[in-house]
Amino acid sequence: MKLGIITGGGEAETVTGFAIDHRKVAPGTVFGAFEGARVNGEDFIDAAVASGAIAVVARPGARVEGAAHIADKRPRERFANLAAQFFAPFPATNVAVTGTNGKTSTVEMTRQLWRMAGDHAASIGTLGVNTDSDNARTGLTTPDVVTFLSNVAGLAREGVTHLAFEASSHGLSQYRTEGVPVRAAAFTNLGRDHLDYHGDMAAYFTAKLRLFSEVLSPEGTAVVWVDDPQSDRVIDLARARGNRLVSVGTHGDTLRLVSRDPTLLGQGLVIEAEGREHRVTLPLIGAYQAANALIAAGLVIATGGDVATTLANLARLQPVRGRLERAVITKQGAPVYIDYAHTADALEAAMLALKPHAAGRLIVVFGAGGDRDTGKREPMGQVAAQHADSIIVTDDNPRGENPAEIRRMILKGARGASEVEGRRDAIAAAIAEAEAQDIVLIAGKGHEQGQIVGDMVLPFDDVTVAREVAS
Ligand SMILES: CC(=O)N[C@H]1[C@@H](OP(=O)(O)OP(=O)(O)OC[C@H]2O[C@@H](n3ccc(=O)[nH]c3=O)[C@H](O)[C@@H]2O)O[C@H](CO)[C@@H](O)[C@@H]1O[C@H](C)C(=O)N[C@@H](C)C(=O)N[C@H](CCC(=O)O)C(=O)O
Ligand SMILES: Nc1ncnc2c1ncn2[C@@H]1O[C@H](COP(=O)(O)OP(=O)(O)OP(=O)(O)O)[C@@H](O)[C@H]1O
Ligand SMILES: N[C@H](CCC[C@H](N)C(=O)O)C(=O)O
Ligand SMILES: [Mg+2]
Repeated sequence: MKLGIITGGGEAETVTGFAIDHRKVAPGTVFGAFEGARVNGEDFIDAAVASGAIAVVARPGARVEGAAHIADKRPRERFANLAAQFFAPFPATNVAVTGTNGKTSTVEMTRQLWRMAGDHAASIGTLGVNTDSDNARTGLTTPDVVTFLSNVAGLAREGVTHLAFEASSHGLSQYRTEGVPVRAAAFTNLGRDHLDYHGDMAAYFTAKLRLFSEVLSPEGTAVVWVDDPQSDRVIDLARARGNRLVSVGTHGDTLRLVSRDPTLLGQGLVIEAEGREHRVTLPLIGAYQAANALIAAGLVIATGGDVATTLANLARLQPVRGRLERAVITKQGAPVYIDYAHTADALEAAMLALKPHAAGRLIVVFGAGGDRDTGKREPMGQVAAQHADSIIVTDDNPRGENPAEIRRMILKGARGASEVEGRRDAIAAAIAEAEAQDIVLIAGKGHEQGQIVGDMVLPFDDVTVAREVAS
């Protein structure tokens, strides 16, 4: 790729790469200098040029000396589109999922359904970059734009033709995925999260809606879970733009969930599609997992999958790591589940999934992440108090905050809860308390392999800890 093509100028220099962190600039790099939440990337322009940057994508007002200034009012978007030209080609079929809860589950299920249909598929999200044979963690749900585009291109080189990725609200507002054409985009639901970053619910929702107003290809399809109170906004947007609509849910037109009957290890679903009823046994429990599975089916159908085959394949879905994952059965006979619920809505969904399976009590252990939306803590406490029979409030990832203060904010909502400092001790207390007919839910960290305390990441895995303390 020649710089002349990028700047429209005469003298063409060869571009060797793209970077948004000045420490990753090498000779020939195009540097993206963006105003961030923590620091201003424009402060590193001189350092980037000193390291060999040949062009800087930045606001028109930014000062660039010694390199071409590619000025744009939306520098992140411009940078992503240029970088996409450099990294392309990408897989032919890309779909994106947004929503407060269910993104990871949905992209993972979409990947599985494509694979069952014989396609070479991958997913990118909270669980990292996943293919049939490989997993690589990126540390973020939607990786930074350079990591994302280079990974997507790498997948294409490996022969991946179908990619499902998570579009987090941070990712959308920072243009982390721009430049990869999106054939179908899904909306799962909207609940409270990340208001530390977005400020209020309106701004948070607007960030998510950008997936439908700008990122989804004009000829692409919107896949919408219609049972969410906010889904009409997404549908209106899709209609206004002329996108095709795949509506899914108990009032869905494309995939209508007619009934859902919990069984011991899963649930029987009746789904109406193309004018006939399809019966499937989904090997996963909980209404929320049925919702995600149907949205995934919607994405596969939206990108050319056969309806009957796709729905039949739901019966072969494998569980998603850390989402209602059964870690162990205690000596007393109580199953212990790990779930990634870290919002009030998710905690409610996880408890409602388990309740029909508990002849005895539902015991819940959870905390909340530090340096994240503080306003979700009390509602998480309230929803636990509403549905659980016994609550232990403990620590999640405290990060830079005082864990006792985080617990106090949750406990304000969780009347009658007990408090146990230290996640291992809390899990041990819950397991010790559980009797034969009870169920234990350990929520908030799911698949995570570490606990972030201050600047340190201490090894911690809820599944392993539950097994250790139960033995
Ligand atoms: C709040 C947030 O989204 N932060 C991310 C974001 O920061 P930002 O653009 O605001 O960056 P900043 O740190 O203020 O720096 C501004 C710019 O200067 C650059 N810089 C900075 C320092 C330096 O020495 N040199 C330099 O060039 C940075 O690369 C950046 O481009 O860009 C950084 C570089 O890509 C990310 O590492 C960083 O993620 C932090 C670590 C993070 O914790 N993010 C979380 C909140 C996040 O993104 N979560 C979402 C949602 C999770 C979910 O619900 O699923 C996710 O998608 O993972
Ligand atoms: N469709 C849904 N409706 C309500 N709650 C859900 C739904 N899907 C998942 N959840 C809850 O949210 C948790 C996280 O699910 P998942 O990881 O799929 O979501 P996510 O949107 O990727 O989350 P993150 O924002 O961390 O990336 C689950 O463990 C479950 O408790
Ligand atoms: N992607 C989410 C994950 C939260 C997981 C929870 N364990 C926490 O640390 O808050 C976030 O970064 O807010
Ligand atoms: Mg996720």
